Amino acid sequence: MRWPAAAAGLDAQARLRHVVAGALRTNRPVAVWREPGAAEPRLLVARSLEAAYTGLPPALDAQAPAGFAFFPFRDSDHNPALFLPADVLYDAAQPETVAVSALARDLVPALTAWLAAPTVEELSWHYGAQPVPHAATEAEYTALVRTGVAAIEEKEVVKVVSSRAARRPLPPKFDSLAAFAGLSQRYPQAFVSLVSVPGVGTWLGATPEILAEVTADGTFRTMALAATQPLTADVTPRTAIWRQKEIEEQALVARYIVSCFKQLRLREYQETGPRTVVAGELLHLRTDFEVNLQHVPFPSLGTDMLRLLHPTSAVGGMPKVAAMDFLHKHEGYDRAYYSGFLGPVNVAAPGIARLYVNLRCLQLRADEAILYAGTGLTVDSDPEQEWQETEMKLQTVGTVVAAAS
Ligand SMILES: C=C(O[C@H]1C=CC=C(C(=O)O)[C@@H]1O)C(=O)O
Repeated sequence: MRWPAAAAGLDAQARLRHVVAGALRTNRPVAVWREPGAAEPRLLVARSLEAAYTGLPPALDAQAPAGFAFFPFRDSDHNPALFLPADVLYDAAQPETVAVSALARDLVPALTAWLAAPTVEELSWHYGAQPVPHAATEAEYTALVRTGVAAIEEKEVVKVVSSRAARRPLPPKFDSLAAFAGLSQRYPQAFVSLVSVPGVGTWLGATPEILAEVTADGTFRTMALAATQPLTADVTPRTAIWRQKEIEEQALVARYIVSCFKQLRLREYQETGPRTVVAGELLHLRTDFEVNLQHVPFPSLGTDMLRLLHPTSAVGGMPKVAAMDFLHKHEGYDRAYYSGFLGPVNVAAPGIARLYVNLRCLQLRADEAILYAGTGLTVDSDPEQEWQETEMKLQTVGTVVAAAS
């Protein structure tokens, strides 16, 4: 449908804000995202929380429903795995129209009235029903790292990715959509997202990590991203030097992806790297994997890989089950949607899916933000350095709440 004449004075951003305001006001789930390299964000509204599909990871094929996946690190009643149907879609690159799905036709009269109504300043974001997670002190986090290193020494796990939450007060008059725009501008190569779901909460992030992508030309992509150092004036991707620990840490993630291909008996994949890449103010090591879906007899490769990959050893560890058990026992807080995955499926067009690992993110509460970061541990990990690394990672989204700290 076209925007009514009454909205003629509103630019693309103001229109996006107005649709978000309407969705929040009527207690509907919304997702706003900006894809790497794209100039403009898109917005999806689901007609209701009850209409969201829950449970199994989404199918990455052209016939599957269009929507936005929002999956936790670990499924639970508190943190449902959600697939928000694409009932109302708005693309700021095409600000003249709003698309409404056949299943949401009933919404058209109220939506038409809302689009013509005056804009409102206040947005009533959805807040999580769960208590604020425990924020580890430096002493607690370094103790967790020591426990992780001991578990590696005792061969309980080969690698484990420990993490923590940190609380930051929100600056006065904090505006989540302005923060989203700020992250989009600061990190043009990140997948920037703002997701708000009744009872579940509001999450903002700028992640560098693709979990599973299927493109219009029939290519499947994933990546092994791990190892971290700061990007400085002296250290750039060309000159970065990596220690043995970091090379091994990243190689384990790459090996894990290869083992997933092997489980599916797929041999025709292209592997590029590892190379040093920039993610905001950080450098990582990355290996890219690509499969030409037209050349392999695996029509459901994207779906199968997604189910095998999550959670990857870049956020859980290896072996997967032992690492997840370790985290459940020792991490001491609920990661919720941090290190889960999120992204659009069949929204830009049928057959196009882009799912990202939910890293460099924060959860918004009424007057504070909960930030999350983790670090891959190996036998050589130094607890103090791992704490410092989480501090650096917290900075990525920490910049949007920095005014109050
Ligand atoms: C777990 C996180 O990052 C992962 C991705 C890249 C590098 C990582 C690392 O160096 O430990 C982590 O595996 C996080 O940002 O919270």
